[in-house]
Parts: sequence; C-alpha cells; structure tokens
Amino acid sequence: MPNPDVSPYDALLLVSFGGPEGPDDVVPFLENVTRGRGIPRERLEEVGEHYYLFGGRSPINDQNRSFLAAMRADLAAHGIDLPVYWGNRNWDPYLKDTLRQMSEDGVTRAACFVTSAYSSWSSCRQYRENLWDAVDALPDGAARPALDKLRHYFNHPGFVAPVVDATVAALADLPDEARDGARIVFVTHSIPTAMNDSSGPPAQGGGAYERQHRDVAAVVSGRVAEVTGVEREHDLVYCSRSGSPRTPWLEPDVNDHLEALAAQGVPGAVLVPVGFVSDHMEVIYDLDTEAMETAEKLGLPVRRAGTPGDDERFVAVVRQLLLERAERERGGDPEQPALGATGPMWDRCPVGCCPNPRAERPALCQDTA
Ligand SMILES: CC1=C(CCC(=O)O)c2cc3nc(cc4[nH]c(cc5[nH]c(cc1n2)c(C)c5CCC(=O)O)c(CCC(=O)O)c4C)C(CCC(=O)O)=C3C
Ligand SMILES: [Fe+2]
Repeated sequence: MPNPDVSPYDALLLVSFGGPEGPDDVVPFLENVTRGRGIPRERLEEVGEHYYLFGGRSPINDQNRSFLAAMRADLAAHGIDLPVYWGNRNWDPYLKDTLRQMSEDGVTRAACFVTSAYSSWSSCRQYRENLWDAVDALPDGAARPALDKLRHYFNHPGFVAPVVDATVAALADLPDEARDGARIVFVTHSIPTAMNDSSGPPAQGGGAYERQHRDVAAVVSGRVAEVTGVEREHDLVYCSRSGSPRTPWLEPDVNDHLEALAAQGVPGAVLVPVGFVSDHMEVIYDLDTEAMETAEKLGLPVRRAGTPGDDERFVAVVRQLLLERAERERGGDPEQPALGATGPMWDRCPVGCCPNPRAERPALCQDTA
C-alpha cells in the first residue's frame, strides 16, 4: 500500500495549555495564565496550593510528552513521515519558541491539534490567538509557516469510544447496590456564562460550549446503556470555577450536585470528566481530591471515569483528522466521522466565532471576512 498523502502539510503541531514542572514554576505559571484577567489574589493562592499538593508539578506536560510519543509511533506505523512539534500557551515549550524552530526547519504548512475539544473563547479562539501571536513574533525575514487547526473532535468516534469504556469500567467498580441506580455525571470546566452565551458562530445564536457537551453526554450515556443493558439518567455539571464571585459562571458545581443527588436518595454516581482529554490538575485535584472528599462526607459511592489520555483510539484521531483535512485541502470530499446531533465541525471557524470577552484580537484558522 502506498504511504498516505499528507500534502499540503509538512508538519504537525500539538498545541496545549502547559503547566508548572516544579514548585518554583507555580507562581510564574499562574501569572502567565491570569495576566490581565482580574482573577482575585485569594483564588490564585488557592490554586497555587492545588499545585503544591502535587509537588508543584502539573501532570499536563508529561501527559503531552506521552501523547507525542504515541502520536509519532502511530504516524510511523501508518507510513506517515512527518515532523511533530509541540508548543504551549502558558509554559515551556512556548508556542513562540516552537514556531521559531519550525520556521528555521523550513516548515511551510502545519496541521495543528489542540488538546481542547470544544468551542468557546477559552477552549478554542484563545489558542487561535496564541497561534497568531506566535507567527507574528517571528523575526523579520523569517519564513512564516501557515497553520491550520484540525476540526473540533468532541464528537469524533475515536474520542467518544474511550470515554464510553471508561464510564462502563467506573460503573463496574461501584458497589453492587449502587450500580444500576447510579447517575452518570458528566463534568467539564466552568466558564463565565457570558463566554458560553457567545460561544460558537454568531449565526447559531451562541451557547455552543454547553450544547456540544450536552450532545456528547447524550451519545456516551446512550452507548453506556447499550453496553450495560441499564438505562441511567445523566447530568452535565461543572468544576474549577474561577474569576470574581460576582461574575456568573456555568453551574451547578460538581460538589453541590453530589449533595443534591445524595439528598434525592440517588445510590451512587460516576463522574465522567468529558471536558478534559487527560488527567489534568482539574481532574486530579478538583475531582479526585475535592469532589471525592465531598462524596465521602455524604457517604455517597462515587467513582471517577478515566480520560482518553493516550488511548490508541484517541491518538489515532490526530492521524485521521490530519488525513481528512489534507484531502479536503486538496479538493477531495472524504468521510467526516461524527456522532450525535451536531455533525462534523468546520475546518475554519466562522467570522465572529467565540469572541474575546475583553478586546477583539487577531486569530488564525478562521474565515476571512
Ligand atoms: C474552558 C477551559 C479549559 C478547558 C479547555 C482547555 O484545555 O484549554 C481550561 C483548561 C485548563 N486550565 C488550566 C489551568 C488554569 N486555568 C485557569 C483559569 C481559567 N480557565 C478557564 C477555562 C478553561 N481552562 C477560564 C475561563 C479561566 C479564568 C481565567 C481566564 O479567563 O483565562 C487558571 C488560573 C487560576 C484559576 O483561576 O483557576 C489555571 C491555573 C489547565 C492546566 C491544568 C494542569 O496544570 O494540569 C488546563 C488544561
Ligand atoms: Fe483553566
């Protein structure tokens, strides 16, 4: 079989958030994340403590290193010889440095895979602003690689499959008497309600962040019901609220929700962190530490489902989206797998998609007006 055609791409770029790698990194990292955001001092000190509890080291960079190794192996196993780069928004390796390396290496056009699956300013457009900044910062006269963001994958079968398996495994781990009546509680990162209201293309009326989560939650619970032979109710709740207490953010909070479930007499719950691609700090602190403490206090049996991480089906999504997009850029019409009601997402975000809540800023990977 001939090797797959990846033209017009000559590189792949993994784009992520970044995290501290030791205690001395924590404060500078938090400053990078929150510059100009008006996050109260107390909230920052509190989040710093979450990191210090884990030795000042976020799990996210090691998870990306492992994902990169898996991606390279997957590409090689499928006859694709493409350099793979990695750059972050908030910590080393910074996107700006990575773009410089790509430019020096002669990369002309790279496909970008972002470790965030949904629409919203925080989870999509801000990364596209970061890409614009990184290209903009290239020195005068340096070659400027073109960057294309691969489509959103929250509803891609290769993202959904490991979430389904992890939910089934977490249910199996509940005590027998809690299992059949257990609630499936999907959890994602809270964002300001205004950011949710403006997420997605203006023509769709906003609310894309929440809607996309509800769509994938319905798909996963439907599949879990098929596999386990038991219909269970499910909910979508939020973790990691930040910002000023006066600003409304998406609710309910996962801890409040567990209390409500216990009060209703629900016998148990499985937390499914569908908003996260791997076990970030939000998962190991906000869910495994804080929400589990809440569950224990309530005497409510709760298990946390795993995230896709470097599951080979999720790793393969990168290659599948790369080949799909390459073919589309060459004028072809490949199949675009997608589960649920939303359908396959766009290649380029529409004008006005997920606006920056503070000031309009240039971004890459969108339609030109
Ligand atoms: C939607 C969303 C995702 C999911 C999409 C994606 O993955 O991108 C996400 C991911 C992440 N968020 C992370 C860390 C932080 N986020 C913060 C602050 C904020 N997050 C926000 C939203 C999101 N964040 C928002 C609206 C803020 C307020 C400030 C602002 O308007 O930007 C703060 C400041 C302290 C605080 O206030 O919590 C920290 C330290 C880490 C690294 C974790 C690790 O180390 O493992 C990851 C993967
Ligand atoms: Fe965050």
